[in-house]
Amino acid sequence: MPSRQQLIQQIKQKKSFLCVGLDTDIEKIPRFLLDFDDPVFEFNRQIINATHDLCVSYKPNSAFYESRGVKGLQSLAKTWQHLPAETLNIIDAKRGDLGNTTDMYAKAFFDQAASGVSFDAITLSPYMGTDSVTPYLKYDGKWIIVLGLTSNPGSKDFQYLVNKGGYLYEEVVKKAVTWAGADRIMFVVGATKSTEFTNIRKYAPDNFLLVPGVGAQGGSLADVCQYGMNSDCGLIVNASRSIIYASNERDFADAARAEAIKLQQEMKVELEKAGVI
Ligand SMILES: O=C(O)c1cc(=O)[nH]c(=O)n1[C@@H]1O[C@H](COP(=O)(O)O)[C@@H](O)[C@H]1O
Repeated sequence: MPSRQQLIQQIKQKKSFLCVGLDTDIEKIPRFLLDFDDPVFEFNRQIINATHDLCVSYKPNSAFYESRGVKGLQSLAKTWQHLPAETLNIIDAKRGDLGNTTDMYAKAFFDQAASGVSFDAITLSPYMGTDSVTPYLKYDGKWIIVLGLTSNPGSKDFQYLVNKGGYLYEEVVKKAVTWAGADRIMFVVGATKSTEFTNIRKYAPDNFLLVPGVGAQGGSLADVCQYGMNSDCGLIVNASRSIIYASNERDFADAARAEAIKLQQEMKVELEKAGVI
């Protein structure tokens, strides 16, 4: 489980701040994998083996596993076991519920003895407030990643409501930074919102931002870096479909690696430009 310093160290060493999203859909993976006992795990295993030197994080999206019931949870547990120790291994669960229920979600994703998995970080919806978030912080060293400003069109419905002269998403970030230090809390900010990064940085100058939305959703890496990067990098940029489904044939892992290299090369240039490396 990387600490903030270890994460920064890894970014400098790999010259990358890439997170590979494991949004593994059994309908989309190459057909030949269906001959394996656990096709989803086999797909993830090959993707991880092909990309781990190019990325600093992996993010399985829980929905893709939960949707397959017990089998899906088994694939998720096996995938977790195969993830490298040095990468920040995020479960994208977008949970948010009140205290005692949150204790159960925390066990489900952070407590290996209870559930068989122990991710390093979890994505959370802040809508239910402080007591829906803080129980996760009882787990030493684990990270929480709070939805700040999301990448989807529906983000306009609530996140841009004006409240006390600022947007609701700004209030979320202002409040959430009081829950923990920049060594325990990150924010999700969609790559499709690049100019808003300046705003977020006013309230969260040091926090890492998890940025989905490059690749399939059309966000620009250069814009994200221009407005969101800080002196430690401060960004983890996720790409899921554009990497993992780069090919639907037997060469899928090589094709994923080629896409990851393209992003890593762009990231290296941005890190050099900002003086991080
Ligand atoms: O929390 C997230 O990761 C997330 C937040 C957000 O605002 N937008 C967003 O796309 N995501 C997730 O990031 C991933 C993006 O996948 P691709 O669009 O295929 O790269 C999916 O797992 C989404 O659920």
